[in-house]
Amino acid sequence: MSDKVKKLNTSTIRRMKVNREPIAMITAYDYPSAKLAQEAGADILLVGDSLGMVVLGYDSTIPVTLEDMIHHSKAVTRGADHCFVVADLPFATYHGSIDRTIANAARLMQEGRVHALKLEGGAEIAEHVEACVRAGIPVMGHIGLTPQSVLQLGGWKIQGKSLEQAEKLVQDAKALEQAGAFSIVLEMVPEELAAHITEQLTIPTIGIGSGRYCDGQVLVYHDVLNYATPIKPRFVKQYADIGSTVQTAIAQYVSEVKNRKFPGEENVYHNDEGVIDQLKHNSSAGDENPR
Ligand SMILES: Nc1nc(=O)c2c([nH]1)NC[C@@H]1CN(c3ccc(C(=O)N[C@@H](CCC(=O)O)C(=O)O)cc3)CN21
Ligand SMILES: CC(C)C(=O)C(=O)O
Ligand SMILES: [Mg+2]
Repeated sequence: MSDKVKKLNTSTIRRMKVNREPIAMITAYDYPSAKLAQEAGADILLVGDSLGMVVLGYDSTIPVTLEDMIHHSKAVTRGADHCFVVADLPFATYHGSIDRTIANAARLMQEGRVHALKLEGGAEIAEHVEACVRAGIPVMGHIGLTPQSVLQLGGWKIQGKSLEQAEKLVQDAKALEQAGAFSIVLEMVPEELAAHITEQLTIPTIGIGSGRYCDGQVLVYHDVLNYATPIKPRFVKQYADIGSTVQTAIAQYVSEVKNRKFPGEENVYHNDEGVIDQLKHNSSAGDENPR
């Protein structure tokens, strides 16, 4: 199925905005999630640092390391050979020298084998975005609610409600476009402001909790499936209830083990007739002739 679909690149992703074709992005964190999301027709897979929360059990994305991102990116790119894969550069890995940013970015690209990186922040990180782009690394921007700054933002709150904040977000979006980003995630931005930013840019916006008028949408895999996710923001739509499916199935397995219903005849392997009789005979013969 997927060999008919041409693999996207930064040019074809930009063209989707021009053609008004919505971009469907979803996170993936491992081989099965990547494989299923690719086969389901997702345009872009994001190895999000949200993996810290939905896979590793941290209470924010801040503890996630570059090694964590590399480890999961490797699994995703093995599972999805055909999707365009973007990975988050994690907390504080692109805020020192330009050299350090490029060294960290290069590791995630080369070891994780992803096709682009996502960096949180606006004008203040534009020179780091520009340096990555100069090095041949496609960059996706991310503004609005930037979870790596949750301790400064004072919580996971909507961003850009006031005129002052809205003006700053427009300037940040333009700075990222100017720096060479090929698209920008808008997270938790009011729908009206997200629509305005989308109109102001030539690169596509991909929204999460930012309303209907972005050029694309992104959601967290575990949120879409209701798969043991610790939080349920209002912007999430659950398209399945995998968590309860998984729990019910495992409870049935446990119960069948306890009741000796599993394994059944269909799950077991047998010796050929006579083998075990011979084995018993031989071992009892051994007992009669101790050394
Ligand atoms: N499972 C999961 N889904 C996500 O979308 C997600 C993560 N984890 N981890 C990283 C960030 C953090 N995000 C979050 C986390 C919480 C809210 C939240 O609690 N929102 C509330 C209050 C909004 C408000 O009133 O300001 C909501 O109901 O939307 C939003 C985004 C989005 N990202
Ligand atoms: C929610 C998306 C945009 C993200 O950054 C993540 O999953 O880490
Ligand atoms: Mg992220």
